[in-house]
Amino acid sequence: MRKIRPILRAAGPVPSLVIAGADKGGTSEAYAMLAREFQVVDKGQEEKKELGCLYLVMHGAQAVQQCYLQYFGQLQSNMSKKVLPIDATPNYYYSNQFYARYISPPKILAQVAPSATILFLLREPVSRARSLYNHFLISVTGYDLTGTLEEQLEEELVFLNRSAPQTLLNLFVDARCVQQTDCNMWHYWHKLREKYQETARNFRRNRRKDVDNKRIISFILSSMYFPFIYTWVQSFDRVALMESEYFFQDTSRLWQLLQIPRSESSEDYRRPENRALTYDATSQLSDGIQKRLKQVFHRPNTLLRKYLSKLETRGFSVFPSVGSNSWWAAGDPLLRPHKARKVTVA
Ligand SMILES: Nc1ncnc2c1ncn2[C@@H]1O[C@H](COP(=O)(O)OS(=O)(=O)O)[C@@H](OP(=O)(O)O)[C@H]1O
Repeated sequence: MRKIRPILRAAGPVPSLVIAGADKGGTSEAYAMLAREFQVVDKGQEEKKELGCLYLVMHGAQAVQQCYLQYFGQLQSNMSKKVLPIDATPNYYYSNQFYARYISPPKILAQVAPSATILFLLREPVSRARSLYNHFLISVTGYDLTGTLEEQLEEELVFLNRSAPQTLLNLFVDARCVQQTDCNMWHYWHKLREKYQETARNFRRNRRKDVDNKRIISFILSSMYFPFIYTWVQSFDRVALMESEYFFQDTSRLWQLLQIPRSESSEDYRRPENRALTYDATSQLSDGIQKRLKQVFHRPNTLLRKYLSKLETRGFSVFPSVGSNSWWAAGDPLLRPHKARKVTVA
């Protein structure tokens, strides 16, 4: 495993650790653990998990750097905790709204913080989709979420099965890229995303009138992790990846992954309050769609596994190892159809 400890202190007021994904992968808990242990922003600043500075990527590297200055500009002072500047914005890896096709955000971030360690907590795609849907339904505005999760996923599946998007999808999850280092998957992600927005909007407009200004979330495409991880690895050589389920089982594995020694108080952090104790009826999935989703994710998950084992041999931190018992391992026990959790009917 590549030595990422000590996580290099970045030269200048930029993050040393970026938690770039995945949203709903357990990133708040990871951040809470680290923020208990380290001084993560300037002392005068209120702790903030998601700095969002990379969302300024369209304005260039300088704008991103300038944004970090306000959080980390005074971080050098002698404080009791050790310093670890962190930006934990978990949809950096794909962002639905702030990025463009022609600029790769990791490339810009690498200009600003070349020695940063990038952490990914990757959750089994269908669980992630359900958690994300539930989260947006309850607490995020500005997105068009009318309909159940199953209806939204059906819509995305119809889109992905059409011939033109399928060609794009094949390029997006192109198996040859596992052996190459120069594929531009970022480009295809954006083409797909733009096409999906347009198609879904037209589809919904035929049924309702109030969709125009609202954004549409892609639940399936953004859970096809392989092309995104690939794009980040193109720009950073300090990348650590952990399967979320493995993290959930025992959160102290984070210290091992990042090769940071545990302190006595490492369990003493405040647990984030973003756990869905139940999902309501709109987030339940039928067996039929779960089977189809399993098929849709088969290829991207296989590519992810192949790619992760390649990264492992190159010395990247990958937990658990792809040979062991996990959804990104060959046995895939966690990819069996989901049993519906307890339902609270709204
Ligand atoms: N230790 C542990 N055990 C089990 N589950 C855990 C744990 N830590 C985080 N979680 C689950 O992770 C989901 C929240 O992920 P994030 O913090 O990344 O969400 S966010 O993107 O920042 O909003 C959220 O999932 P859902 O409850 O399914 O929505 C949390 O419950």
